[in-house]
Parts: sequence; C-alpha cells; structure tokens
Amino acid sequence: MLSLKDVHTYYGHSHILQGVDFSVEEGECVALLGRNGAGKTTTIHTIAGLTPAKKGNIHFNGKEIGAFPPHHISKEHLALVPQGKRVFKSLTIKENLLMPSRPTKHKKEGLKHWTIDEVYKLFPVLKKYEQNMGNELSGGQQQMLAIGRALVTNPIFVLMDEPSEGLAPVIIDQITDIINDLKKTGLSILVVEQNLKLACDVADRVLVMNKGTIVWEGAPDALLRNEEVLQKYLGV
Ligand SMILES: Nc1ncnc2c1ncn2[C@@H]1O[C@H](COP(=O)(O)OP(=O)(O)OP(=O)(O)O)[C@@H](O)[C@H]1O
Repeated sequence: MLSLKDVHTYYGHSHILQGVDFSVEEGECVALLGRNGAGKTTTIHTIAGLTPAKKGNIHFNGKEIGAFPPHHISKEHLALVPQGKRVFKSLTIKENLLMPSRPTKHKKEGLKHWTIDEVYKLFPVLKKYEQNMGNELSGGQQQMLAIGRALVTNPIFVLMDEPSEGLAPVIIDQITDIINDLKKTGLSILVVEQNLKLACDVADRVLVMNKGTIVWEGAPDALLRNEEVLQKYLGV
C-alpha cells in the first residue's frame, strides 16, 4: 500500500534521510522506532508532502505521490496525526472535528465510515466535552481529538507521529488500546514512536531508524529479544 525506495530528504544542506527503504502492506500496522534526531518525523513529513524528498520514490495505493503537495496527498486518503497533537485551541472539540470532516470517497471495501458520532463512540470523553475549547483539554484528550480529526477525513492510511509524547503511562495504555482497535477496522497505520512498549504492543512489524536509514526490521518480539539492536540504536 505504501512503499519508499531510496528516499533522500534535506533541510537546506543537511542530508537527513539518506536512502530510506520500507513498505507497509494493506491493513498492516508498522512502527518506526529510533533515537531523537534519527529522522522519524522527517520520514513522516516526507510521506505527507511537508518536507518533500529530493530523490527517491514514494508509492501509495497505486500512485507515485513523491511530488504531490500535502493537500493532494490528503486527498489520496492518507491522514496525518501530527506530533504535539496540533488541535485548534480556540475552537471547540466539535468545531475541531467538523472542520476536516468529509464523507468516505475511497473505494476500499470493509473500512469503517467515520462520522463525528462514530468518533464520539470511540472517545466518549470528546462527546462529553464537545463544547469545550481545545485549550481546555488534557494532553490525552488532545491526542484523542488529534486522532479523531484524522479519522473524520475517512482515510485508508494513518501516519501517527509519537502519539505517546508527553502522556502519563495510564493514558499511553489507553492510546495503545485505541490503536489496536483502529487496526481491527482495517486501517493501515505507520506509527513513529520513542516508546518501545507502545510500538511493540501495536505493531505487526517494527522498523528501526538510525542516522536517516532503516537499520533493522522485524517482528516486535524479535526486537525485544535483540539486545544488540536495542542497546545500539534505541539506548535500552
Ligand atoms: N526544520 C528543520 N531544519 C533543520 N534541521 C531539522 C529540522 N527539523 C529536524 N531537523 C534535524 O533533522 C534531524 C532529524 O530530525 P527528526 O525530527 O526527523 O528526528 P526524529 O527521529 O523524529 O527525532 P525526535 O524524536 O526528536 O523528533 C535532526 O538532526 C534534526 O535536528
């Protein structure tokens, strides 16, 4: 469904992604792990068109999207849950969900149709506080709203950038359960994480990134047994 081949991305003269190769199959949840500064967010931003690659190919759902601007990429039903949640703090929860909401336009069989009411069923707390402003929400509620904002675009693929960032362990457990519930709806997911436990609890497959390339790939339990990779690239 998504494949990157020899992707190179720069910030000015800084060569950040140095030949990234990986793929995500339809219905698969893949976690991208790595230390601070490894290039995980840059990878997600490159796929979403925010920091376009200078070289390489990005293929998504039958199309080459590497040269697409971000708004075209979102029209391909690829949604981003950004790092730091980025909800609109001066809008209510309901307004935050109404703004990106759009009907299902893709032709994928079996995927759930997300309305605001369906998002409220997944996150009852958002229904409870639907008239509250974004800035009145806790970190966990903001993350739920950020995920809800991606879902109401009715995507076939979701990119999540560090959904556990800044959250208490009990809330991280809730986010883990939510990602596992989303997997069951047939969504394809790429989740960038620093949190090894969350990544291994949700992923079918894990990628480890270091200095702008993928240095290891395998099943979560194989990673958890691989002390060398854990120590060398994740500092565990
Ligand atoms: N806008 C920018 N301009 C210049 N350099 C940047 C910019 N954003 C990120 N970088 C650099 O690119 C490298 C990769 O950053 P990136 O944010 O992709 O890493 P990351 O693996 O997501 O780490 P983190 O978990 O800290 O976000 C880092 O060296 C970072 O300093």
